[in-house]
Amino acid sequence: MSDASLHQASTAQPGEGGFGDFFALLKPRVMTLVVFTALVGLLAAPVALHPIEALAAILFIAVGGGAAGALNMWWEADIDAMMRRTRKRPIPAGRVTRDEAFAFGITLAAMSVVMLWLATNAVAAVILAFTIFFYVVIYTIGLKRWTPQNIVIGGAAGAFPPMIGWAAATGSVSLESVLMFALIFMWTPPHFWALALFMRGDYDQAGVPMLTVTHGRRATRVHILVYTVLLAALAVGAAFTQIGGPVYLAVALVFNALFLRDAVAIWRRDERAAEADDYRVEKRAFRLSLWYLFAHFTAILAEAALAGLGLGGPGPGVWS
Ligand code: HEM
Ligand SMILES: CC(C)=CCC/C(C)=C/CC/C(C)=C/COP(=O)(O)OP(=O)(O)O
Repeated sequence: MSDASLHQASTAQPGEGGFGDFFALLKPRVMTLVVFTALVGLLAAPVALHPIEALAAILFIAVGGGAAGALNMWWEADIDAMMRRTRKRPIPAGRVTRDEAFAFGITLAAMSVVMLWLATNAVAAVILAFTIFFYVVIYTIGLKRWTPQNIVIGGAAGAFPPMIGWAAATGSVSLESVLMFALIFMWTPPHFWALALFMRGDYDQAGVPMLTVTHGRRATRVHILVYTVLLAALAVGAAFTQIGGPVYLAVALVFNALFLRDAVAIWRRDERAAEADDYRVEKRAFRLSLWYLFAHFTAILAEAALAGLGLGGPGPGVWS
């Protein structure tokens, strides 16, 4: 689609969008990992919810996350229209109006919080509400267009879901859920900056002050390495806490070694070499980041299951 036709198409008429367009507003692919980490938080908690309650909790967390995605797209329609990766989204493509996206997002957001409260408890609902607020108001509206620290601070939004899951089961916040939060918080910058490197001019064109734009691509490569080292220390160190154990340790050692290998490779490359092989290493690191988080949270779940069976796992009493 040419820029001219895209601009023309962006004047959508209300009621044009179909089910698929509204579903796309929920950012379903990104939300899979959000929902998975919330599920692990919920299942790893020492209090078992009734399966129907657990299902409801996960559904409402997913709806809340999706609502936040829709509100993000409502606010960012102008940026999305300028970037190759995002210009086919429902609003810039002219299939959903901004007003529709706002109404859809705000309704789902309110509904998800109220329903999570009714299905579980106030603590979980308040953290969900805060997470939506953080992603939409603090990150999307407040930080993203103004500071290259947007990802580092804004990443906190994506780190809350396991805490919501844990709170849904226990009604409280605990060291375990804070550790899960910390893991995602430290993981987000390398996850995103790897992508920013191979998206090349996208953020430049849209005027978004990502690190690649404000401090350059070499600085971004250094930042990826520094954050990956910090992440590895945290992730491996967590093996010796309540969420860890031997299974988790094995997974953490393997995935952190792989992620560090990629971070070092990214750091060593100059732009010409990266461009020559179409950012193969950066793309590999981004894909690995998704498996990395999935593997760590699967291991946390495995440790909780083993502890439940009395076979080891979390808790200094068993593991140390
Ligand atoms: C501020 C924090 C974050 C930023 C800026 C960010 C950015 C991005 C971007 C731009 C993409 C490409 C998505 C697309 O084009 O649709 C992506 C992909 C993805 N992100 Fe993140 N991300 C963040 C945090 C997270 C978190 C916390 C999770 C999950 C726990 C996550 C999970 C994913 C997944 C699963 C994909 C792959 C989606 C696909 O298959 O295309 N991200 N991320
Ligand atoms: C439960 C709940 C409310 C969860 C929210 C989870 C959350 C904040 C995930 C963040 C992941 C995400 C879509 C980042 C995209 O950044 P971006 O919006 O800058 O990316 P874009 O350029 O693709 O729009």
